Amino acid sequence: MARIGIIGSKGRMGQALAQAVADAGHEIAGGVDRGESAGPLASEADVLVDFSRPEALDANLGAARVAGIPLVIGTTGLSAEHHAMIDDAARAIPVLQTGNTSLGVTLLAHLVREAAGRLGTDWDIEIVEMHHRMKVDAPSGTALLLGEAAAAGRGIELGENTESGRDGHTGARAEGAIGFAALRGGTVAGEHSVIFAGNEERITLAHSAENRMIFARGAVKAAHWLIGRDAGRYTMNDVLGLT
Ligand SMILES: NC(=O)C1=CN([C@@H]2O[C@H](COP(=O)(O)OP(=O)(O)OC[C@H]3O[C@@H](n4cnc5c(N)ncnc54)[C@H](OP(=O)(O)O)[C@@H]3O)[C@@H](O)[C@H]2O)C=CC1
Ligand SMILES: O=C(O)C1=N[C@H](C(=O)O)C[C@H](O)C1
Repeated sequence: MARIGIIGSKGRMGQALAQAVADAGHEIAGGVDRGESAGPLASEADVLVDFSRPEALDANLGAARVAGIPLVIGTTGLSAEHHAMIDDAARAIPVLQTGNTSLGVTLLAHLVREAAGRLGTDWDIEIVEMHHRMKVDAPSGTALLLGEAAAAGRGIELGENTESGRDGHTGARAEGAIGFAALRGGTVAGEHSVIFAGNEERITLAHSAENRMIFARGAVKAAHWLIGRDAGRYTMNDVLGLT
């Protein structure tokens, strides 16, 4: 039994997470939201799970470091500076950051990497995602995770090979680019397709989240797994034994 502290506890994921914590027989150490410090919560918890906003990340990492407990970061929309903060904190505590805590997406990323590695650059890669109308960041963290997997398969840097938000007279697609398109509407929990578009044929690898409990259950699994680990930066691959 683990005491799990929830950052972003009143949000959509915070509420799903509370359900998953109870379902798994763990204890909710408490929750914090906008305007509240995670410091006192960290001293009551064995592990913190963050589904909130990127601007809270620095303080959340600090709270986990002071208490000497692990942190699971599910919040998306992170910048390069946020990733540098995570790398720094991971020298002192165990930190797991992922754009998607589900088993299905973690496995999908492996399939994408494999396909991208085997198909030449005459197979264009496009990543299409759709989410509910309230989502504030684009492309989704999952789309970026899948883009990183495709880039790794091809042995290229995603940042140098991205085409995103096309509008107007964009010119032809750059060879080897990885494209992103984001749709928003309704109550969609999360739809991701990775399309490999070749000459006169296409392969589509896709994942559909039917509700948020798949993310919540994965986050609880990750939180429990992280307790007692050495300091370092971990992924869902480590939790699920997929490395
Ligand atoms: N990795 C994964 O598998 C998944 C990741 N996510 C990501 O999780 C995040 C949250 O998603 P969702 O639950 O839908 O969003 P919500 O907006 O429903 O919830 C976010 C919660 O965080 C709170 N919050 C805002 N700022 C802070 C702060 N500085 N400190 C603490 N809490 C704060 C919000 O409070 P207030 O409303 O007052 O602002 C709200 O209660 C997003 O980045 C989303 O992309 C979502 C699903 C799965
Ligand atoms: O905001 C969401 O809802 C989701 N966010 C994550 C993302 O950005 O990929 C994971 C999931 O798709 C739902």
